[in-house]
Amino acid sequence: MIKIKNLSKTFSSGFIKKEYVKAVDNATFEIEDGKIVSLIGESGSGKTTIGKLILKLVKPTEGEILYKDRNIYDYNPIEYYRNVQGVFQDPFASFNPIYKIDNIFDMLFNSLYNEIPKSERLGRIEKSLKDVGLNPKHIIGKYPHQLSGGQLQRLLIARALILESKFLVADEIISMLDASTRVDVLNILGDLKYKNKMSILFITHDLSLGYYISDWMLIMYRGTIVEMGDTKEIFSNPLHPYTQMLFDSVPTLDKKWDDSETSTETGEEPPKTGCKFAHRCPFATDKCKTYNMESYTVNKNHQVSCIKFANKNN
Ligand SMILES: Nc1ncnc2c1ncn2[C@@H]1O[C@H](COP(=O)(O)OP(=O)(O)OP(=O)(O)O)[C@@H](O)[C@H]1O
Repeated sequence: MIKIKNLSKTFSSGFIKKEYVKAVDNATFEIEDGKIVSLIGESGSGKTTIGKLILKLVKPTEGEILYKDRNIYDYNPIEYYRNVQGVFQDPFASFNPIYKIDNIFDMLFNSLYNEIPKSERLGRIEKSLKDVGLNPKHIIGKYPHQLSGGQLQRLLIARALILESKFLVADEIISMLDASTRVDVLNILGDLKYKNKMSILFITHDLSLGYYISDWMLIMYRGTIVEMGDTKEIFSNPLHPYTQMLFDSVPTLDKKWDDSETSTETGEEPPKTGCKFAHRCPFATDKCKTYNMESYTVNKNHQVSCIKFANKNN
């Protein structure tokens, strides 16, 4: 459904002394129909930028994104946004507070499905609200500030259902919700996959959420996808030293912090050439200084960008 090919995005800032950040660096991956793919990495690794690139909120510096085998910039905006929608971390910031929910949905129809007559709109809104576990009577006629974060997040998902979207970018959508509401919203995503055959890019920094919901995983470090594969395969056999570090750093219920615990983030800039993770990697060797982070196939369900795996199956 979505194909990302050699995608890069460099941001520049500053007037006199320009600074450049390569937020996404040569990413290549696919999201198949009806699959949930989680994109996992620490803060600043480029996850949101990938989501924004897919949603055409920022333009690629290099590479391309195909939706149904057509470059996303070849679609007109109405056609594209009927099919591809996004839900973001802060549901309060996603709604205009001066409009009631029904006005907000009406404006959505006006901009993306104007041909649907007013008489049919309410029925479509009510069905979508029920599909995300909301009672239309408790929602219609309310302002966004009269609803909880969990209700607003469900409303944003309902938006995609109203449009009958086929692809959803879900960017940290449950990080502001309490634990039980989180599971409810995750289960709604699972339902969308099964009942509506929706494909979802689920962006998170939390490995356990990625495991719970996704079929496939992308692990991102400083703009590069360092490992990807079937979720169960990655969990049973994480290969990249960064992925292994992520697994080791998940706090568990039976573990308490003690003073032997230290942060693995050194704050140092990564090396200018070679592997970006080398300065944090316990296995780094001289060869890592010249490695260009190409991806190696471990098996059909697993790829890794680490020189340790060069020539193993290639
Ligand atoms: N508009 C922008 N202008 C300049 N730099 C930007 C811009 N947007 C993002 N960046 C930089 O790009 C890098 C990746 O940012 P991004 O928001 O994609 O990371 P992230 O993995 O989603 O982080 P988080 O989990 O904290 O949201 C960061 O270094 C960020 O500072």
